[in-house]
Amino acid sequence: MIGRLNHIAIAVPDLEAACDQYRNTLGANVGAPQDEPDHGVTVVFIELPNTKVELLYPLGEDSPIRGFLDKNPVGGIHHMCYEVNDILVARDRLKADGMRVLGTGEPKIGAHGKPVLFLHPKDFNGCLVELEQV
Ligand SMILES: CC[C@H](C(=O)O)C(=O)SCCNC(=O)CCNC(=O)[C@H](O)C(C)(C)COP(=O)(O)OP(=O)(O)OC[C@H]1O[C@@H](n2cnc3c(N)ncnc32)[C@H](O)[C@@H]1OP(=O)(O)O
Ligand SMILES: [Co+2]
Repeated sequence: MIGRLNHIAIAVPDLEAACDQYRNTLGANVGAPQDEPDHGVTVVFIELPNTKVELLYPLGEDSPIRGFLDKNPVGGIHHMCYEVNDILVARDRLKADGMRVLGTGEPKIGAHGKPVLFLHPKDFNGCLVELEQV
C-alpha cells in the first residue's frame, strides 16, 4: 500500500533560523515559505536527492502543531509522509484494521496540491503518519 517516502517533517520554533541553517550550514536547496491556512502551518520544503524535508511553523491560533512545540520547545521530528496510489482505498483499509484517521476522515489538499490524510501517532509506534496520494 505505501510507496515512496515523500517527506519527513520537522516542527521548528524559528522558521527563518531553520531555513538559514539548512541553506548555509548544510548547503541544502531550501524553498520559499508557503502559508497553508487550511492546515494551520507555514511550510518550507527542502529538496534532497532522495526525498524532502518539510519544515513546519505554526500558522494561526488553532495550529495543530502548537501543542507539539509546547512539549518540544527546540522543535522535533513531527511526521513522516508516505505516498499512496489511492488515498481513499488506503484510508478504508486502515480504518478496517482499526487505525485512527485524524480530522474528519476526509482527505484535505496538502502542500503539493494532492489529497492528504493523517493517522494517529499512537497507532504507529509514536510516529504521526501522513499519507499523500500521488
Ligand atoms: C500543508 C500540509 C502539510 C503537507 O505535508 O501537505 C502538512 O504536513 S500539515 C502538518 C500539520 N497538520 C497535522 O499535523 C494534522 C494532524 N495532526 C493532528 O491532528 C494533531 O497534531 C495530533 C492529533 C496528532 C496531536 O495533536 P495534539 O498534540 O494537540 O494532541 P494531543 O496532546 O492529544 O496528542 C495526543 C498524543 O499524541 C502525541 N503527539 C502529538 N503530536 C505528535 C507527533 N507529531 N508525533 C508523535 N506523537 C505526537 C502527544 O504527545 C500525545 O501523547 P501523550 O502520550 O498522550 O501525551
Ligand atoms: Co507533511
